[in-house]
Amino acid sequence: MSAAVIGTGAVTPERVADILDALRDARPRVHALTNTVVQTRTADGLTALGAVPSMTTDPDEVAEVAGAARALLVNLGTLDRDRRAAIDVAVDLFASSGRPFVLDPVKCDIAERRRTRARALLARKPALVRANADEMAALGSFAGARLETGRLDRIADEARSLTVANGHPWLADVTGTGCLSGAMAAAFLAVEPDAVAAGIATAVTLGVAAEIAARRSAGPGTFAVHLLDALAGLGRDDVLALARINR
Ligand SMILES: Nc1ncnc2c1ncn2[C@@H]1O[C@H](COP(=O)(O)OP(=O)(O)O)[C@@H](O)[C@H]1O
Ligand SMILES: Cc1ncsc1CCOP(=O)(O)O
Ligand SMILES: [Mg+2]
Repeated sequence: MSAAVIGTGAVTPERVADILDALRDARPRVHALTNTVVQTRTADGLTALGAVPSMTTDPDEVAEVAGAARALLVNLGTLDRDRRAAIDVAVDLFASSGRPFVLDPVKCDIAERRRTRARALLARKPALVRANADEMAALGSFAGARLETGRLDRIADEARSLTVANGHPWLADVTGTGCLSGAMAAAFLAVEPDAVAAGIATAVTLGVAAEIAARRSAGPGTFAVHLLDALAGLGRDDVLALARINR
């Protein structure tokens, strides 16, 4: 499989392996403002990858807790009043300090208030937007980097457009793997300023871990458990052997 050389740098499997090593060395804290459905999967997934999650959505303490995190996830699922308030506080902090946040505009294709809020958040310049194809289409055009997940993951900015072909259909049968990918992207952005490289690292590591997990699994239930094991055990050699990054 060919590695891509476009724009500001080659995002090769070696580079992905280096970014994964950097994450494990740094163990960055990532604040994940995410929906009630996927919180445990997100926290466990971040921990298995090598990051340290924090997750409070209390508007009264989010400034203190998120304030010292190195990256932020803003996921618009189960968007209740507290979550909306916490998002405003945390995004102000991150935008004013130049730290990266990832926007995951969950179901903005079917909920108008989320679409409006997602577009307002795009104006705050997220480092990366993670969404499925329907959500990405509903956002319309915007500047900056994107990770569109699906059977093929598509990572792009104004200068580069790549696909990652790793993964397994069971990923789509386990609730919250898409939401986890947004959190993983935030973790990679804590150590990698190139958002396209961070997006590719996300798609490759989740996809390769899924391929390894699927070999050990009987169906989506056991797969969900093995996915955590595979993320925790993922090494450079797995990335170098299995990454499928294409232009
Ligand atoms: N048919 C598929 N084959 C392999 N991987 C898939 C498939 N569909 C989705 N994925 C993977 O599942 C994860 C969640 O993506 P997706 O289903 O697009 O998110 P969402 O839950 O937000 O719709 C991603 O890692 C993506 O690559
Ligand atoms: C990730 C996910 N998958 C099914 S529900 C859900 C959480 C978001 O819930 P909603 O968008 O319906 O508030
Ligand atoms: Mg995939």
